[in-house]
Amino acid sequence: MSLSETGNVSGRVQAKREISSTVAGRPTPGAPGGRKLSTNPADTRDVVAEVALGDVETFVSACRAAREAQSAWARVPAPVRSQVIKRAGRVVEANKEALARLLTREVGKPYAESLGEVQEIVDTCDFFTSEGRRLYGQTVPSEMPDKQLFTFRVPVGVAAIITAGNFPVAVPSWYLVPALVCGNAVVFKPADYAPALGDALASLLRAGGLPDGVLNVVHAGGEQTFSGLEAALEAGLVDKVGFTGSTAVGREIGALCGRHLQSPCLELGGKNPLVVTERARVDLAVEGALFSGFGTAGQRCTSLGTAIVHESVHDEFLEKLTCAVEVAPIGDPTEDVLYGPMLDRKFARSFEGFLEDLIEPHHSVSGSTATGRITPENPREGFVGEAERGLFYHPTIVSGLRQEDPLYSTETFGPLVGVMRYGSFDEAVDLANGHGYGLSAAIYTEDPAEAFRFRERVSAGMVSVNNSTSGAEAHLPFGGNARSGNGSRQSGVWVLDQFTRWQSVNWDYAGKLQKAQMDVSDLPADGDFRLRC
Ligand SMILES: NC(=O)c1ccc[n+]([C@@H]2O[C@H](COP(=O)([O-])OP(=O)(O)OC[C@H]3O[C@@H](n4cnc5c(N)ncnc54)[C@H](O)[C@@H]3O)[C@@H](O)[C@H]2O)c1
Repeated sequence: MSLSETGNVSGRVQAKREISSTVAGRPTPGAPGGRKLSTNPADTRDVVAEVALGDVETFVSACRAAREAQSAWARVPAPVRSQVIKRAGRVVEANKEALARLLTREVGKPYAESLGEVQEIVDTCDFFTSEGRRLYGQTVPSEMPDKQLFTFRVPVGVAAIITAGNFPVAVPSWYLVPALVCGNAVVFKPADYAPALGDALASLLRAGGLPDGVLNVVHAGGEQTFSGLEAALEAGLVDKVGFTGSTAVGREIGALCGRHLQSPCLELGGKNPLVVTERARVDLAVEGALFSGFGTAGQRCTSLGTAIVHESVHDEFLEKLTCAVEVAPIGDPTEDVLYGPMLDRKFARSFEGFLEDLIEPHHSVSGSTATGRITPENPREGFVGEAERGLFYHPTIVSGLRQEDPLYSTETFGPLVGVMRYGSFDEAVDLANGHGYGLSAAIYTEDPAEAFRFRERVSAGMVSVNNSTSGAEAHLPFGGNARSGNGSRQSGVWVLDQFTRWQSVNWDYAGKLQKAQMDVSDLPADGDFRLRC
C-alpha cells in the first residue's frame, strides 16, 4: 500500500483529502457531526483535508464493531498477530517520506522532525513484533503439594484511544501497536486538527493485514467524543481508555472512567524544568534549553517550561540563550528551521491569551524584544518564508520569574521559556517540583553525585542528565505523575500492563480438595520453630 502523494514538499496548492470515520473496515456515510476543514498552519490557504465528523452514534457503533471483531483477533496466536504488526511497520517504513510530508503539511512540524516522528512508529512496530513472541506469563510455586500455579496475560478487550495532535502519528502508535499485539480491538479518535494524519496512520497499519473491525477510526469533536465514550462505557463496550491530551480534559476522562470502575491510561500536560548547576557546561545547557524550549514551537508535552539556573552562571546562561534564540531560524517547516508554525489556530489563540495575561506583567522579557505573532508589522529578522500566511510566533524568554507568578505553574504550549535564579541545591529541587506537573525534568551538571541526588528527589516521571527535557525512545517507559498523568506508562514492556490483564490459574492434581493457608501446625515438627518465626 502506498500513501497517496500529497505533492511537493515546498508546493503550496496540493490535493485535498476527503475523510470520514472508518467502522468495521468501511467509511461511514454522511457527516452527522458536521464538516470541518483541516488547514496547513504554515499557509492557512492550503486545505489539507475536509472531514465528515461523526457523532455519539458513530463512536458507539465503532465500539460495537470493535467488540464483534475482538474475540476472533484474540484467538489469533500472538506471534501471528505480531507478524501483522511487522508488516504494518514495513508499510509505514515504505511510506516514511510521504507520511512525513503530510505531517509537515498538516501540523507544521519541521520536515526533519517529521521524519523522526515517523521513524518512531517503525521502531515501535519493530519492538512489539518481538514482544508478540514473548507476552510472558509466570510459573509461581504453590504452598500446597501437587499443585501448579501460573499467570497469563489476557487482552483487555476493546480499547478507546483518544490522542492529541502535536505527535499525531507517533503517540497514537504507542497505544495502537501494543494494544493490537496484545489481542485487543481499537477505536482510535485522532486529534481534530490532525485528521488526515490519523486517517493515514490507521490505513498504513491496517495494510499490514488487520481484519476489519479490529482498528476503527472515529473523527469527532471533543464533546461528541466525550458523550460517545460515556454511552459506550455505559453499554459495556469499552474496557480500556487511553488518553493523551490536556490536563483539563484528562481530568474529565479520568472521572468518567472512575465512575465505570476503569483505570485509564492518562498522558497529560507538562511544565518541565531544566536545572543548570554551578558545575554545568553552560554551552551544553544552552543548546538543550534552545531545543527543548523552542523546538516544535514549544508544543511538546515535554517542552522546557522553566530553566532554573544557579546564581553563579545565571547571567551567562541567560545571555547565551538570548543570543541563540535571536539567530535561530524560524519559519517554513519544509526548510531547515528550529521551529515552524503553531499546530493549529486553537494553540495560536491560547498562546496569545497567555502572552496577554501571564507574560505582559513581566517586565524582564528577554530575547528579541518582540513577542506575539510574526507579521510584516511585527517582523523577525531572518524569518524563513512568508510570515503572514501562517501561524508563526516570536520566541520569548521571561527572566526574573518567581514561584508565585502564575506563569511558573502554567503550561503555555508555545515558544516561551521562563528563567529563574537559585542559590542552594534544595531550592533548585523545590523549584523543579513545585509547579504541580511531573512529566520530564533535566539537570545539567558535571558532578555525578549532584545528578544522582537530583534524580532521587525530583518528582518527574522522566529525568535527563546533560540532555534536554524532550525526547523519547520506543523501548523506554514514557509518562508522568501528578498533573501530567495518573502514573501509567507507555512504550517498552511497561505498556503491556495497560493492554493486558493478569489471569492467574491454579491447577491441582492431588486428587483431593486442598485449601490454601494451611495451619502452621502441619509444618514438620520443630519445637522452637513457631517462636523463632
Ligand atoms: N503526556 C503526553 O504524553 C502528551 C503528549 C502529547 C500532548 N500532550 C498534551 O496534550 C495537550 C495538547 O493537546 P490538545 O490541545 O489537542 O489536547 P486536548 O485535551 O484538547 O485534546 C486531546 C484529544 O481529546 C479530544 N477531546 C477534547 N475534548 C474532549 C472531551 N471533553 N472528551 C473527550 N475527548 C476530548 C480532542 O479532540 C483530542 O483528540 C498539551 O497539554 C500537551 O502537553 C501530552
